[in-house]
Amino acid sequence: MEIVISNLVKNYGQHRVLEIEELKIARGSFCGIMGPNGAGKSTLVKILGGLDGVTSGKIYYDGKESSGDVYQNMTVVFQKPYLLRDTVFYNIAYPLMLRKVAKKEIETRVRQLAEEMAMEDLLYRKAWTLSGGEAQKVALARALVFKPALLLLDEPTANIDPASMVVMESMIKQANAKEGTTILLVTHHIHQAKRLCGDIVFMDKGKVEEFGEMREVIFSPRNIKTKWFMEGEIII
Ligand SMILES: Nc1ncnc2c1ncn2[C@@H]1O[C@H](COP(=O)(O)OP(=O)(O)OP(=O)(O)O)[C@@H](O)[C@H]1O
Repeated sequence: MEIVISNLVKNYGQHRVLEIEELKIARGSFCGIMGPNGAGKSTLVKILGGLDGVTSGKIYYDGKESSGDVYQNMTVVFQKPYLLRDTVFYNIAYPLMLRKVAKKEIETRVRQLAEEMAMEDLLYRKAWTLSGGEAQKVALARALVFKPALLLLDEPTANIDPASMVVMESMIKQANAKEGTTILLVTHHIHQAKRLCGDIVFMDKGKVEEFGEMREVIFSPRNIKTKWFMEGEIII
């Protein structure tokens, strides 16, 4: 799904937290959103996901303004996921149930995804008994199961152990490469951005300071000067 942001402003009371004149995310891209605490990354993700409103400005998804149809085709995964008070199976199946997918097909898709994500043993656990990392895996499975056109990820692997991180990153990568899902990933980890992202939006104080191919952003004069991506000098 292509996203075009035009003259977006978001204020919380007197506080302006976002001001983005123009930003275009191409369909099928895998774009990292990086920048200091309080830069407005999560606010942007919430607005794009329809979970918060704008003060002014427009967002176009594949050329259309937001509508029920558009929101049906996207999903947001947060660092602290909100799971339904039911089993893990039910949580993962839920988006398919909403979309009236046949019961048998739901069963097949949930089991297959659980197997790919090495979480079959969690399927009949109650969601509220899961650890933080397990809950994040379930939230990602619930997002991937309906093959969204747009996947918004806000630090989705923050509490994840290294083995699960490999699985989750590979699933996310696969959604982008095989299904053509457009992905926006908020991350503080340059190593993760390097593994996954083609482009980076670098935000600061509510504005997009840089946008482009990952290497260009990391090695931009501004970021070298501020040593923002110092870690990047080692790994690239
Ligand atoms: N509901 C709210 N009411 C008032 N201010 C808010 C609200 N949500 C966020 N803010 C403010 O908006 C600014 C941007 O917050 P946001 O969470 O988008 O930043 P972020 O870049 O995601 O930060 P972090 O890296 O710490 O997660 C911050 O100054 C924050 O305090």
